[in-house]
Amino acid sequence: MDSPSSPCPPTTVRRNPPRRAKQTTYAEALPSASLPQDTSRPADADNLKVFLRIRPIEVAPPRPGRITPKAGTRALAKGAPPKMERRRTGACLAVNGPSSVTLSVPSLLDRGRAKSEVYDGFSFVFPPDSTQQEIYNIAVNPILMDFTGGKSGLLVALGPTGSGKTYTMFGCAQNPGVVPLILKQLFDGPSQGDLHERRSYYLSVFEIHSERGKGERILDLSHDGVELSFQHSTVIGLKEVMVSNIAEAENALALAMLKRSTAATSANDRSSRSQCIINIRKTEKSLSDHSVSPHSAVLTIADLAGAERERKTGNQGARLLESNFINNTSMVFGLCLRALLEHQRNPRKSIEKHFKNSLLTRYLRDYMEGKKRMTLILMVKPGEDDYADTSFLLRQASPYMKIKFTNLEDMSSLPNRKRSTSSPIKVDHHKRMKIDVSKTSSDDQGIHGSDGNDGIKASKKDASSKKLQDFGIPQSSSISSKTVEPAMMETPTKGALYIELQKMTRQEEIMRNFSKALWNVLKQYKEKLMESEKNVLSLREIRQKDEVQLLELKKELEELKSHCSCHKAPHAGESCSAQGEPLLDCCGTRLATPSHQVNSSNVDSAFPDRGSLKMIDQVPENSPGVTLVPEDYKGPADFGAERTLTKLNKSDTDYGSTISLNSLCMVDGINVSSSSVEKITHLKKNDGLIDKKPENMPARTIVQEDFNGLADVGSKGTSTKLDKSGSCNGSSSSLDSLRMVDDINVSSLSVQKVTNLKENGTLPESDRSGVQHVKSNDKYHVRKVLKEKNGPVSKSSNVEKPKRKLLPASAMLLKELTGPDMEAANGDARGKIPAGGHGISQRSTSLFNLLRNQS
Ligand SMILES: Nc1ncnc2c1ncn2[C@@H]1O[C@H](COP(=O)(O)OP(=O)(O)OP(=O)(O)O)[C@@H](O)[C@H]1O
Repeated sequence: MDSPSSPCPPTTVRRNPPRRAKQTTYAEALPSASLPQDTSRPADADNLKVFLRIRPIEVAPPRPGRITPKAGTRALAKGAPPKMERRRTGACLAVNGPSSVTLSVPSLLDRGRAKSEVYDGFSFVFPPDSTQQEIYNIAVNPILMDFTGGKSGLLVALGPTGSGKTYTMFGCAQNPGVVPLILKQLFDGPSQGDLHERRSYYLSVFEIHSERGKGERILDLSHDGVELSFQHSTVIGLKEVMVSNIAEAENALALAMLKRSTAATSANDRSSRSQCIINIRKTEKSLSDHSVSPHSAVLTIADLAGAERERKTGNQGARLLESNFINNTSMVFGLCLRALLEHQRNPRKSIEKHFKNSLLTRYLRDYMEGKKRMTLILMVKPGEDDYADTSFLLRQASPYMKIKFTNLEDMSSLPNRKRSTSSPIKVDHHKRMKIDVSKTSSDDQGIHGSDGNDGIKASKKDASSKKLQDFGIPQSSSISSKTVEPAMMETPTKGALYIELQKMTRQEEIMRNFSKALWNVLKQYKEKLMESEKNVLSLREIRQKDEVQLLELKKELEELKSHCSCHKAPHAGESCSAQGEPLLDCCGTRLATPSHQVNSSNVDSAFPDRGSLKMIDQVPENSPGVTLVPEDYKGPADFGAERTLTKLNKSDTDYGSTISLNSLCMVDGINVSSSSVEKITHLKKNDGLIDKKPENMPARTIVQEDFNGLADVGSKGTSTKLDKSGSCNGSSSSLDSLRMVDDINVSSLSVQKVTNLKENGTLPESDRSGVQHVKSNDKYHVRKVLKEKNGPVSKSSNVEKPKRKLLPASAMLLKELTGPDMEAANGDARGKIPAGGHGISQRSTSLFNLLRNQS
């Protein structure tokens, strides 16, 4: 007998058999909204609250047997659990009870073996037909009560995209969400304190998002909010809007929602692209006793962007990059919660490393560490198409409800870095000060952040914020970083410290500006110094050049001085030095050279029969006269104004003694130079000097008898030719070999030349060289004479260039003596001396006689 076959129950795979959900009726589970809040919590009251809300399935043609949300609601009212037939509804998720659901694998994926997973342990499971009010009553109201009691709390909506997070949090006009209901409760709800108490709250809304895969950014969603910065779990510069009634609060909230980043995707036509965080901070002021009750407890509501599957959403480009950011944030958030659980199981496991991976977890760090109460509302879609998302979320979140808040901070006693919950302090309203943090920065802002600039970058205020935090002064996102009322100060000591801090900051600013100014001044000084150094260097160079020039000039001067005869020859008429060095007149003109010496050979030729001669020519006083000195004489012989050095043979006697004519080498510097007039007395054989130098005759010239030309190198130059038989002017004409030639006759000026010329008019080589070396002012005339005799003189000759001529006194005297007659005579006597001694003036004659007498 076959028993009737009973239908085979579907295979259920329980992944968490020990946590099998307890079957409870929704009537038992649903708390009455009218019931007073039960402050006494059950044993697991300190565990993390995890609620699950199942969104209604997409609008679709109703299938047979599908339980509409309305029917479900009725079933709830009757106390029976809703029956969700997966096959008929196309849902993969069934509610087992107030805290349990069953997730079934869609038949399309696994027709053969229908598997199911039971997830229980939720604080409450809201079926698809749950209302917003029910959500508020069951999930939100407890945390709101904590908030009004001075404890901060966090409410987070988690779930895949399109699961109804935003809907749950904000709702719509017909079905306002959790936040509007909270605000309504805060302003319109029954007061827990004084009837005269006026309520005011600060509302701030911001979002964390990422554009095109770039870094996370924080944007203030208030009226004129801008991008914010983040530091030390604190959003810097977040503006709080004080709302005193429900209308203001709703307006501010609506404005924020309008600014929030949303975009249409294939999963949601109004998909949130950012993590939205709303902070409500309570500040109650009692008007009765002018005391301020600073409640810095903050209720934080986070509407996270839902995780997205690329294959499902089909996002591309910017949307895809946003998806990455959203998924990453959701993943980090879940990791932190699991890490917290692990940490609670094994305290050695660190939870630190997970927070830093996203701004959201960094901002919610206190909650992530279990220091503050937190409530999670998981949103899921029950459709078969959403199986993967739902399964993933349930698996991830199933352990969350085991998290315990064992180390909760007593918010009323502990100073909080971000939210101050200190005991009330009395503050005089009339003395209430606005402590403007912006004084430490650059911008100003109104007390409630409603006016002024709020674009303050954290970089400008990091230091101040850090200092404030160090002092325990709140700088959290819930407190405007621009203005803080003293009422917010936890203790008067902190207020004083804050004022002190302000002073220090101001002084620091002043010192910084001063140092900047000083730096600029020093910079300018340095530039000027550099310039001055350059000038000094250039001046030094100029000075060195000047010194070099000065040295050159000195050298030149010394050279000139050394060439100046004034120093060498005290007497203007001195003609030759002992060493044969040329003597110069005061203008540097060489007066005589050894070349002017009469060669002994010439003398020999002139005096073939001379024998020994007597020095008959005593140098008279004041006479330029003839000087006879021994041949080996080497030192200068100063014989007065116009002394002459003459070389004598060794055998010759000293000056004034009889000397041999052979060795006589008579050179009168004065004669051969330009200055003096020298006369050479006519000597006869063995008779010595036969012609005595007349008185006042400055000089004499020895010429050969056959002298037929004169190298007169006077200034005007006169060449005179003496005939063999020609007589010398004023002298005996019967001389055989020598004649006395008076310079005065043959030269127009004082310079007289002794030149040995041969009869044929050519100059012997020796003599010619002597002529060439004649240092004369009248080189021109020497050349001319030579030219007449021998043709043109080559330029390469050793004739020195003429130097400046300064006539010595003797020459001047002679000039004076000769006078214009002589000049005229010289001018005419270019060629030969006319016979009969033309041009000899009476004065010269008398002078000649005078010299002769002296001799
Ligand atoms: N409980 C509900 N009752 C009726 N409609 C709902 C419910 N939950 C969600 N919806 C609708 O579903 C759509 C998507 O909802 P919502 O935008 O809130 O999803 P979400 O989770 O915020 O998505 P995302 O993460 O992409 O922002 C909306 O049109 C919303 O009206």
